[in-house]
Amino acid sequence: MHEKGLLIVLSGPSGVGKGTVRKEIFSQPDTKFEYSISMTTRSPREGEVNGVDYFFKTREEFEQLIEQGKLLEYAEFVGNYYGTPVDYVRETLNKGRDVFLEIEVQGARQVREKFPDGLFIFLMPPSLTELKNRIVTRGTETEDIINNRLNVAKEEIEMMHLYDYVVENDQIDLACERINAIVVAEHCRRERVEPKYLKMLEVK
Ligand SMILES: Nc1ncnc2c1ncn2[C@@H]1O[C@H](COP(=O)(O)OP(=O)(O)OP(=O)(O)O)[C@@H](O)[C@H]1O
Ligand SMILES: Nc1nc2c(ncn2[C@@H]2O[C@H](COP(=O)(O)O)[C@@H](O)[C@H]2O)c(=O)[nH]1
Repeated sequence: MHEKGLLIVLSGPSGVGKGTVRKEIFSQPDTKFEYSISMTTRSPREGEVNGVDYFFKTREEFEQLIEQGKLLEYAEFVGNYYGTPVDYVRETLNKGRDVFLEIEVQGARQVREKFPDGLFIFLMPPSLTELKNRIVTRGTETEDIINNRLNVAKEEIEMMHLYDYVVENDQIDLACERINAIVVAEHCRRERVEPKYLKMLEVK
């Protein structure tokens, strides 16, 4: 029987770079986490692939998933539903694998209630000006939606105290290194590896 894996939750305001950082972490060959692909009612952006970026659903399909208890958490974010498939998360954790969720703040709060031992990381932009610059430069949303997302962003940033760690995404590679280091440190702390090393000091 494997030990249960660690549930890692990455949140942060829209445009901070969660997706970019997550993709960079998962492009590294030594990454051992499993990414949980979310469900959403949002329309695919150019280049997004069903079953890779998201499982794209109609509102009716999504509401059925809610009724059937198939979601670990879900939230309505700027007009669309987003949610995490519960079976995938539980099965993967039970195999002893770490699962990585990239979700917004309301969903992260629900996960915290169900998985108080999860590892909750909040990604911060260097400034609000830079946040706006990133979401505008991405060019995937209309001006109205960008403004809505930026308004929600301020409320989300106020919630950062609910997280175990706050990581600044000033540079993508540094943000990835910080997140990887946090996960390694949390594994050591939780598995209490130090007794193994302290044994080296025991006098024979
Ligand atoms: N460290 C960084 N420095 C400069 N630009 C960045 C950095 N990280 C991400 N970006 C850019 O910022 C934009 C937003 O990034 P991304 O889509 O990953 O954000 P997100 O947090 O996943 O947003 P959303 O929550 O809206 O999905 C992208 O154009 C990305 O290339
Ligand atoms: N509560 C959840 N939030 C999720 C999930 N998957 C993604 N997200 C977050 O939604 C916003 C908007 O995403 P976008 O792709 O439309 O830009 C962003 O903060 C995502 O992290 C989920 O399963 N549950």
